[in-house]
Amino acid sequence: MAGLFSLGGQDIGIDLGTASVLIYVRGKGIVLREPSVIAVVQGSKEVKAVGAEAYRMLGRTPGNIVAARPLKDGVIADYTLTEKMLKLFLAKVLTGPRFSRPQVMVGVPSGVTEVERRAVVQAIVEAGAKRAFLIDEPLAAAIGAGIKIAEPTGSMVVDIGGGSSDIAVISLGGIVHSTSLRVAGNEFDEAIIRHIRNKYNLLIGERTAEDLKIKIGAAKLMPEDERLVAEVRGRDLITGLPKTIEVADQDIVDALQEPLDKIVQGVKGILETTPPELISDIIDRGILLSGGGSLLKNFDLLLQDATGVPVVVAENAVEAVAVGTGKALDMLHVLKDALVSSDNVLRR
Ligand SMILES: Nc1ncnc2c1ncn2[C@@H]1O[C@H](COP(=O)(O)OP(=O)(O)OP(=O)(O)O)[C@@H](O)[C@H]1O
Repeated sequence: MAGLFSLGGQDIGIDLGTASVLIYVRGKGIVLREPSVIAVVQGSKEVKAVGAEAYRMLGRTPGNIVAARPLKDGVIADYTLTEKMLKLFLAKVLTGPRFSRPQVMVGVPSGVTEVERRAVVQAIVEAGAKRAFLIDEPLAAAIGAGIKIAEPTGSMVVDIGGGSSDIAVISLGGIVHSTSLRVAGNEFDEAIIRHIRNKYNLLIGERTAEDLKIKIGAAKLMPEDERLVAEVRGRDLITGLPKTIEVADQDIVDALQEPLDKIVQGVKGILETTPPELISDIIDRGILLSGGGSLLKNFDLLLQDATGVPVVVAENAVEAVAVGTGKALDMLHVLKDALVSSDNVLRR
């Protein structure tokens, strides 16, 4: 905790994600981007590594050390480990003498419960913040992508992270209508593992599946797309021995059909129940995609075809939530009804 409260009380925004944590400091931009992984000694919970170093240990630790993701589906699965991880990340960005504690704005999926929200606020305050605020991820993504959220004009944001996909219609500084699906990048990886197992009798790991998704994956294939293949290594489920096979982009498209359809149905469901005036604005402005999962090739085209509404991927898709959390600290007056604050949550 030493050196935690510095930078002249500089306020910070955090995208506390299932896959990664991004920290934004006003005037400096994104200062930290690390996988949300922590490695601890079993039993004592003594921290061995955090972030990128702990990520390299996933699936490779000796018996007495566990490398774990303390967040699952965008919410806290292990409170103690989340708090330890946050403290270490905050200590990395806030160095120097201890004199003024920061205000911290954290982006959370719009579907998290009261109890989960309280747990995040508590963890941030325990980690050294003077005040903690929570903002729904799609609202933060919209601010981070440069949408003027305070106007009486409707915007639709679909934020696809690792653990959750948040779909929201925003107007006048708040969320008019939203849903949060626990189907996103991680579920895409699991669908790839299942598909390769069923089709090729080959068991592959999560990191291999993620690699395939990023290198040769797509939501659909267009005639102009170059056809891609990749070599993958895994365990042959029949012989039990290591095996290398070649997988094609079409395999990944097939594998992703089911989880992608769930997201498309989620977007359609929100559009079907959005008031007509706002629908008209959304058609004018297009649906904004953000989050690492939205970088899946041709996902924008798939969603556009399915809804008939133009779709744009935010230029800063991966950073939009983190940037938005930082900027939201300058917009407390506009956002007051949309935020959860530690002043309220911890008093109860
Ligand atoms: N080029 C890419 N193509 C497809 N998927 C990608 C690409 N780059 C990153 N991803 C996926 O994006 C996901 C992580 O996105 P992001 O960092 O926005 O999530 P997060 O904020 O940590 O998660 P959440 O908001 O659900 O808590 C991972 O599943 C990762 O595999």
